Amino acid sequence: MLAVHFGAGNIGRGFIGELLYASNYETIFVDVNETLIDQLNQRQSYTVELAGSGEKIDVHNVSGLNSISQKDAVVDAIVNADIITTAVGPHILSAISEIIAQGLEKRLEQGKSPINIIACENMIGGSEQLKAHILDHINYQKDTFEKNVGFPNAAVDRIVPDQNNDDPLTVKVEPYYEWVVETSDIKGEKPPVQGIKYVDDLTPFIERKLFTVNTGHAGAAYLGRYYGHQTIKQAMDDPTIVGKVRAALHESGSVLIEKYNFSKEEHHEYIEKIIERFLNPDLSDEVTRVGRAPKRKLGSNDRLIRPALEYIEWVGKDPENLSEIIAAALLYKDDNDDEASSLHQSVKEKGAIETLKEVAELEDDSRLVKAVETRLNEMK
Ligand SMILES: NC(=O)c1ccc[n+]([C@@H]2O[C@H](COP(=O)([O-])OP(=O)(O)OC[C@H]3O[C@@H](n4cnc5c(N)ncnc54)[C@H](O)[C@@H]3O)[C@@H](O)[C@H]2O)c1
Ligand SMILES: O=P(O)(O)OC[C@@H](O)[C@@H](O)[C@H](O)[C@H](O)CO
Repeated sequence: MLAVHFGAGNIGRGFIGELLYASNYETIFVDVNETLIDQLNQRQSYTVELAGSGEKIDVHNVSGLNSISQKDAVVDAIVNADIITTAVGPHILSAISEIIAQGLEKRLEQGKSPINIIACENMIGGSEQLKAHILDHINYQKDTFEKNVGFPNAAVDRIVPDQNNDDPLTVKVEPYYEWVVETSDIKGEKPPVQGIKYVDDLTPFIERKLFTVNTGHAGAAYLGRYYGHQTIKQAMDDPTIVGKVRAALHESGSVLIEKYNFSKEEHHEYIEKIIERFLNPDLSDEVTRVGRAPKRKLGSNDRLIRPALEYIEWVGKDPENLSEIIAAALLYKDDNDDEASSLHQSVKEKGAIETLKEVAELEDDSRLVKAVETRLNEMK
């Protein structure tokens, strides 16, 4: 079986690639990073190392293609693929959509069997969004496309920090992982990937993951930066920060428990397990990786604003801790991150509150805007 995976980065090699190999797929990684592509082609294997135990898993049957300079080969790979996956980042989905559309059209013309495309990105409705971008480039009969190409949404969870190894392909990951895929939009057979948990409705799973793991992570990163820490572990070792992150997760958690009828006890255990994962002494994860792209993270449907708004709606109180994390996100600086630089520039020119309203699409009279303003006044 052949898998075409877009994005040979941390989660691509450290999670998706490992499970595809374990499930007997040959994987072609499509990327733009020439070093990674050359190394994959020369060695056709790489190593995943589990933090803590040091266990090494060798992943074989891999190769690389460049999505810009090897377009024809990427199209052919898509024609012959049994599954397509992505882990490129939400902002890159539109950039890879045209080439995927070309490959899919060629498949449809040749009458190939149905295929599923799974976007493994930290966002709600990632595969659906990729589908919308791809449809912009599809000229072939839309009904044939609909019948033969599935875009099941997914939630993926494994902490894979930026790597600092001598070997550019080796990737050190936490042992924990979860990959949940929604069955409703699958075309043909469910892809036989070991480790995927198939569910009828992804909503509770993606919201639980994004509004706990990623909300807490963002809290550790933005408060961590505000209090002068370098890594997530250092931030979470700071009693002030861990207390605020836990309290924020109880805010987002109270909505999740209510909305999805989760057991309170189990959800509180889930929160504690996640805090433990952030404190993993065997992983070094920079606050700049976890805090990357702060404008995306301040989006209306993302890990901070959405749970804060829902807390106001469901609980009827100000989300004090989520508001403080949002305030810290507005004060976040990283000159090496384009979104962070543009956010900082906007805060300098228009002020933090105007910037928040614009980035998070909030109205002047929003209760959340007022709550964040109160926290900002305390923090400056
Ligand atoms: N790292 C994690 O802990 C983790 C966990 C769960 C989900 N995710 C999600 O996975 C996605 C990728 O994150 P990551 O941490 O692996 O990032 P990353 O930067 O390590 O990997 C992204 C890869 O995409 C490649 N890329 C960029 N533009 C491309 C293009 N036009 N065509 C093909 N490849 C291109 C980059 O060169 C890079 O190798 C994100 O959506 C992230 O939220 C990450
Ligand atoms: O990938 P992002 O930028 O959406 O978020 C940064 C981290 O929170 C994220 O990559 C986590 O490590 C991951 O979601 C854990 O499963």
